[in-house]
Amino acid sequence: MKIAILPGDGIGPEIVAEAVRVLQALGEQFEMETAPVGGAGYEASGHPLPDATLQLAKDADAILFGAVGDWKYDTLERPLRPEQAILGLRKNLNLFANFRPAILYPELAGASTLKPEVVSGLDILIIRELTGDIYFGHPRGVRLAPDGPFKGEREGFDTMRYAETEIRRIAHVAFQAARKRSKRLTSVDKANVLETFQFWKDIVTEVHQEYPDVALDHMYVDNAAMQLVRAPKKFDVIVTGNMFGDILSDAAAMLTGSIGMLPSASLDANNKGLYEPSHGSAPDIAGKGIANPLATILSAAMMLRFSLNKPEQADRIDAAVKSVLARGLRTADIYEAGTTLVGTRAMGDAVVEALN
Ligand SMILES: NC(=O)c1ccc[n+]([C@@H]2O[C@H](COP(=O)([O-])OP(=O)(O)OC[C@H]3O[C@@H](n4cnc5c(N)ncnc54)[C@H](O)[C@@H]3O)[C@@H](O)[C@H]2O)c1
Ligand SMILES: CC(C)[C@H](C(=O)O)[C@@H](O)C(=O)O
Ligand SMILES: [Mg+2]
Repeated sequence: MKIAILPGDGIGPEIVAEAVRVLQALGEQFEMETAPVGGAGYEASGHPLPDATLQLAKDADAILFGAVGDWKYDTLERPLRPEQAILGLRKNLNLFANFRPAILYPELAGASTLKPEVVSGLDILIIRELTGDIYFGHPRGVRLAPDGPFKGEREGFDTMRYAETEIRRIAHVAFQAARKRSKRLTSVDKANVLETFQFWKDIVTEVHQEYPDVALDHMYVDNAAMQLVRAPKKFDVIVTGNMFGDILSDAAAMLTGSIGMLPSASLDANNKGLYEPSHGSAPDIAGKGIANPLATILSAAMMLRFSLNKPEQADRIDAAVKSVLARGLRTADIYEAGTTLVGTRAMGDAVVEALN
């Protein structure tokens, strides 16, 4: 089985190194090949997603991705910016279904900025559509306004759009995921204002007819953001579009104690996937050896479960993460008085040691 390893920028190489060590410690014969991506891809070959990196990702059974981006690339023209690498991988590989599970490990109840009673026992799943919406819509750009009160002035614009097929397929993924859990699905939209999301709501409602055993409700995204911090445990599975899912999943990350705890899987229709932490390259802490590698390690566990058909190995990693947290080991982002502060490498070592 071949795994493409794409560490990327900032803390990417530090956290991916720990996930790779955990995978290597499982005793399986994985073939792993590493390639540059993001700013590292740009430095190596002038493009954030070099052809060879894309080819490796296509040929592999699964992809483990770190993070891309650095402020120093923010002045490059958009097609050359590091973020285009992850967007390009998602689009090229048709990874339309993004799973972001927000689970609070009991040991981290005090690490969340929310009261323990609000978050304890939290186990929700955000399913984010990943290859459509305003992220990929055309036309887009900066132009002279053709009409309206600001006619002739420069204006920036993007296009929000969803095709029926795109909504239907993510709705099916979400209903099927809800069916395996508590059979409750919340579709998050902005149907009160946006045509795209009235259409989204209508199609999700139609698809619901095929899943009468799942209870569906609809919620506006502003309310959903509020409910996520007011009473997050009322949710079970959330399905939403690309941009709302980006924002809501970062908010949900803090329910788990830290964005360094939120893994993700981005899947195509055949469960081929790219696995990455939900956070970014964290340039503010890069190179210091203090980043939390657990979201990446937990993403590797999702890879074993969803793409490599090794659920028992995924369980071993999940159990090892639980046990290091139970031992009181914490990186800086989840540190509390009375626990033991460790760096990225020591956290990775502890997970490797705890595998059994
Ligand atoms: N999928 C991706 O590759 C991805 C995702 C998000 C952002 N980005 C990029 O990352 C760069 C930085 O973006 P940002 O600062 O808005 O978001 P970020 O997620 O990189 O960082 C936000 C905050 O969370 C902290 N943080 C993130 N991950 C952490 C970890 N594992 N352990 C401890 N602390 C952690 C950072 O130190 C920072 O204070 C930008 O270039 C952005 O475009 C990339
Ligand atoms: C880096 C960026 C393109 C990306 C996104 O917006 O999807 C990130 O924020 C994420 O959540 O994976
Ligand atoms: Mg994001």
